[in-house]
Amino acid sequence: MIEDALQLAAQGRTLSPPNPSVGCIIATADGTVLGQGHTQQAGGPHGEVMALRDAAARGHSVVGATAYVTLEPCSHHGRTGPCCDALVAAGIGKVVAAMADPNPLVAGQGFARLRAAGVEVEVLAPTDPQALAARALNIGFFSRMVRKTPWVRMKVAASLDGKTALPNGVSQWITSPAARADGHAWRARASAVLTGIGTVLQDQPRLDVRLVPTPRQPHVVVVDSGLQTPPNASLFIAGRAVYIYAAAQNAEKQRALEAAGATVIYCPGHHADGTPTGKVDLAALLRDLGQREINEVHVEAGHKLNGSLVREGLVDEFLVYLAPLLMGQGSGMADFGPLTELSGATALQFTSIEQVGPDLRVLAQVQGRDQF
Ligand SMILES: NC(=O)C1=CN([C@@H]2O[C@H](COP(=O)(O)OP(=O)(O)OC[C@H]3O[C@@H](n4cnc5c(N)ncnc54)[C@H](OP(=O)(O)O)[C@@H]3O)[C@@H](O)[C@H]2O)C=CC1
Ligand SMILES: Nc1c(N[C@@H]2O[C@H](COP(=O)(O)O)[C@@H](O)[C@H]2O)[nH]c(=O)[nH]c1=O
Repeated sequence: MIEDALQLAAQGRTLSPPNPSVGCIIATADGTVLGQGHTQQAGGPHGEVMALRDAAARGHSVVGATAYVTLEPCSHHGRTGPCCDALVAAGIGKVVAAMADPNPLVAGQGFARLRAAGVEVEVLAPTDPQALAARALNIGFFSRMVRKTPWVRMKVAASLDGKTALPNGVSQWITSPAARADGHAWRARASAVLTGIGTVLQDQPRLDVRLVPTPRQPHVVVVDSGLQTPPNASLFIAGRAVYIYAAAQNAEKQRALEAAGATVIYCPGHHADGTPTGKVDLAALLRDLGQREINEVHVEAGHKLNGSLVREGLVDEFLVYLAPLLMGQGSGMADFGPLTELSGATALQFTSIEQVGPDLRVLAQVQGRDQF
C-alpha cells in the first residue's frame, strides 16, 4: 500500500511546491481501497484530505480503516488545517507512515497527536527502501526545512567525452529529443531553474517546461553580476517569476529588467579579506532562494557557473545526459580546479543509470549530501 501511496505522491510532485507532495491510501484490513489522493497545489488540500474526500465521494465509511501515508500527517495550521485532525474526525483507526516529517516545527508532533486521539501509528524504519523513496520524493522540501537551502540538482547534457559546448559556444543539440523531454520532466518538479548569464547570452534559452505536460512552471534564476540580461530575453514568459542576482547596483538596468517582469536582487561575493569578488555570492543566493520557498533548484548553466557551484560545494546531485557523440574540443561540465591530488576530487555515488532514447541518463549524488 505504501508503494501505491508513493506513486500517488509522485503524481503530485509537479503540483505541490512549496509544499511536499504526500500520497495517501485509505484501506480496510483486508486491503480494499476506500479512498486515495495526493497533495494539490499550495493552499489546496493535502493527500490525506483528498483521500478522505475520495472515500466520501465513493460512499465509503472510513471508521476503523487504515491510512497509508508517505509522510507524517501535519499537526499544524499552515495554509490548510491539520491533517491529523481530519483523520481523527473521520474515525481512522490506524496510520502507517513511510517517514516522520524532518521539519523541526512538525517532527513527531503529528504522530503524537494521532496517538493521543487513540489512533494506532506505525512508522517504517528510516533504512526501509520505501522510507528512502519517500525521502527522495520530497528531498527539496526537507532540505529547505532542515538546512534552510534548496536541494541543488545540476543537469548537464554532454557528449561521451564530457563536452557541453563546442569552442564556438554551439551546443544545440547534443542530446536527443527523448532526453530533452526527460530533462523537461525534471525541470517540472523543480521550484526554480537556475542559469548563468553566459548561457542566457549564448543560447537565448526559455528554460520552461513545454515538452511534457505540467500544471506549474518553475521560476527562473539568472546569475548575472553585471545585469547584462537583455530585457527582451526569451526567458521572460508571462506569469513566471524571474529572479536576477547581481553583484553591483545599476539603477537604470534594474528598472529596465523590472519593467520586463524580473525581480533584481543584489548579492555580491567577497574574498576572505573582505574585498569584492565582482561575482555573485552563490551560497548567499541559495540561502535567499530558501527564504523564497524554493525547494529544488534545477541548474542548467555553462561550465563556468557549474564550476563555481561545484568548487564551493553547493551541488547535491548531478543529472547527466550522455549522448553517443565525441566532440573533441570544447567546454567541459564544470570548470574548477586544477586539482593536484585525486583525494581532492568530488566523490559521488551513482544512484541511477538508464537509457533514454539513444542517450544515457546518469544520476549521481555527492557523497553524504542527503545526511541532514
Ligand atoms: N550542454 C549543456 O548542458 C549546457 C551547455 N551550455 C553552454 O555553455 C556555454 C555557456 O557557458 P558559460 O559562459 O560558462 O555560461 P554560464 O551559464 O556558466 O554563465 C557564466 C557566467 O555566470 C556569471 N557568474 C556570476 N557569478 C558567478 C560566480 N560566482 N561563479 C561563476 N560565474 C558567475 C559570470 O558572468 P558575470 O561575471 O557577468 O556575472 C560568468 O561568466 C554556452 O555555449 C551554452 O550553450 C549551457 C548550459 C547547459
Ligand atoms: N544543449 C543541450 C541542452 N542545453 C540546455 O538547454 C537550454 C535551452 O533550453 P530551452 O530554451 O528551454 O530549450 C540551454 O540553454 C542549455 O541550458 N539541454 C539538453 O537537454 N540537451 C542539449 O543538447
